[in-house]
Amino acid sequence: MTTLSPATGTAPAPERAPARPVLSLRDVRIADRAAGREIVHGVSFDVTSGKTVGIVGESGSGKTLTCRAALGILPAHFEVTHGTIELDGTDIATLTPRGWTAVRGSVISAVFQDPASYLNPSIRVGEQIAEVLRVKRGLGRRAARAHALGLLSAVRLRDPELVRVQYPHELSGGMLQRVLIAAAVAADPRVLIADEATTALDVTVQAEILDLLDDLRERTGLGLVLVSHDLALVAQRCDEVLVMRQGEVVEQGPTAAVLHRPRHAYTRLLIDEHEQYGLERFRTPEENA
Ligand SMILES: Nc1ncnc2c1ncn2[C@@H]1O[C@H](COP(=O)(O)OP(=O)(O)OP(=O)(O)O)[C@@H](O)[C@H]1O
Repeated sequence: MTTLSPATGTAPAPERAPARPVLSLRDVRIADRAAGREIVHGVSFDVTSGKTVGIVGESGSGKTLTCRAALGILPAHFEVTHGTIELDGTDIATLTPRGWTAVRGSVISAVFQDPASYLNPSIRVGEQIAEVLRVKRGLGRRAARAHALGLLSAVRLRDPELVRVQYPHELSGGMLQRVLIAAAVAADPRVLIADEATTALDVTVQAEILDLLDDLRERTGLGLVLVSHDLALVAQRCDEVLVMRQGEVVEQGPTAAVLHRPRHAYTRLLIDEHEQYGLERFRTPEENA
């Protein structure tokens, strides 16, 4: 029987088909050709608009290589040897260098740890963002400058007029990461990878930056991939989580399910470690019940 929507008295819209993922990995394997060995042994996940997927795991588990594969920036002797990666429906294996130039920044973008190393130390930060806008969105000089200022204020830098004429060395780590986020979202990407982007920041600044990413996600429908070794961070922010260890995804699913019914000993170990300093703080009340 068709139920009526109480607000309008009309039949409700048919249930929507699931949104097409903005990023989709299927059984992706990555090998180090120089060493002649496989490093990542089959990763699959989907990121849809407005959702956050977390990848958690110990150092060297393959989190960054997985992200770099999606961005088409694997280190020289690494290659995807199996599986598919799709960006907004396009198989990245079909992308030419020119195709990648069009896609990077405007479909997929990323921020990493150590933001200073991604900025030119001798160019004012506002100019660097304006440059992204000129190249990626074809804006003229004046429009790019104005838009850069808007982006600096959108990432909640307190005095964007001042920040835009400053050089990277004049900004704190948290401010630099905000500048990097402004540059990363300048061309309106569909998906943003934040790979340990807040690891080097103190806890308060870390939370502010993650709130900022959440806010962007909610306002713009950005899909997010949060890479972290910090399970508490992932528990708090992500809809779905992948737990990686030595190149394997040992556990994957909705965050609450993974936290409450961990099936793998390694996930249980991560949870136990965090419980020592209060993972329950990050669980919603019903999850704690
Ligand atoms: N450029 C590189 N050259 C040689 N080996 C590399 C390179 N990048 C990664 N590796 C190796 O590949 C494996 C996976 O590395 P990856 O950086 O993906 O791990 P990760 O889970 O992101 O770790 P971390 O949390 O420390 O960043 C590791 O054994 C690492 O040593």
